[in-house]
Amino acid sequence: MTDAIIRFDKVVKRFGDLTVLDELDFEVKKGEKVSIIGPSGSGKSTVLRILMTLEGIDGGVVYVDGEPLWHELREGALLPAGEGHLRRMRSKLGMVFQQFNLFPHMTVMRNITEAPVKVLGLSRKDAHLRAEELLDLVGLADQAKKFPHQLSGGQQQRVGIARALAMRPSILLFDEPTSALDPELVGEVLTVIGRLAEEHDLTMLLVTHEMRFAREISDRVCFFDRGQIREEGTPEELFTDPSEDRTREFLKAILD
Ligand SMILES: Nc1ncnc2c1ncn2[C@@H]1O[C@H](COP(=O)(O)OP(=O)(O)OP(=O)(O)O)[C@@H](O)[C@H]1O
Repeated sequence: MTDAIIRFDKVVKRFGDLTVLDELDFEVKKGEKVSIIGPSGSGKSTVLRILMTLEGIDGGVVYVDGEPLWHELREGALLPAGEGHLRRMRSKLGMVFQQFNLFPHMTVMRNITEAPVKVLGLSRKDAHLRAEELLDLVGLADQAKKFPHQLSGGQQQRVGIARALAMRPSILLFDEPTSALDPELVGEVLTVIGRLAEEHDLTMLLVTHEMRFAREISDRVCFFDRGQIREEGTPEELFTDPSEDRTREFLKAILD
C-alpha cells in the first residue's frame, strides 16, 4: 500500500516515434506540493495533460486517489476506461493553464460559476457565493463584473486559479502559470499560489520555469529529463547540492 494520491507506474507515452515518457515512475503524496522542473521538451506538461485526461497513455498505469485513471478494473482485469469513469476521475483534479484559458465573452463571475453550475449541478446562488469567497482569496473581490480583456495578465491568471478551485478539486495542477506574464506581474500570482500551498489537504503539482516557486513553496522538486526523473529532493537539496551533472548544468543555465 502507498499513501500516494498520484502514482505513475511505469508509464509510457509516445507521440509517433518519439517516446516522451519512458516507463516513468512518479508519486505525489496527499497534500504534498511538488514542482517539476527540467529542459524544454522533457515531458513535464505531458504529465499534467495525462492527469487531466487530455492525453492517453501507451503503457503502464496511472493511479489517482488509489484508482486507475485510464483503466477500469472489471472482473479482475485492467481494461481501458469508459467516458463515465474518466469524467468521475477528472473531477478530482483542476488545472491552471499557462495562457489562462478564460472564456472571453463571460464576466469574471461567470467564468468561475459556469462549470460548478453546469457540471456539478450547483444552484447559481450557491456557485455565486462560493465564487465570491474565491475572488476574495485571490484578491479580486472587486473585479467580478469585469471581462477578461479588462484585466491584467496577473489578474486573469488569478481568475484562472479561482475558476479551478471552484470545482473543489483535491489536486491542483499548474502548467507554467507565470510564464505568459510580464515579470512585474509574476509576484502577485506567486503570492496567491503560496497562500494555497498552506492548505494542508490540497495536493499541488506545478510545472514551472520559475525557480522562486520551486524554491519557496514546494516540499519536493523533481528534475525531469528525457521522460524520466533524473533527480529529486527538497528545494534545499536540489538547489544547493544537486548530485547529478545534468541537474547542475540545467540549474546553472537557468539561474545564471
Ligand atoms: N500532441 C503532440 N503531438 C506531437 N508531439 C507532441 C505533442 N505534445 C507534445 N509533444 C512533444 O512531446 C515532447 C514533450 O512535450 P512537453 O510539452 O511535455 O514538454 P515540456 O517538458 O513541458 O516542455 P516545455 O518546457 O517546452 O513546455 C516535446 O518534444 C513535444 O514536442
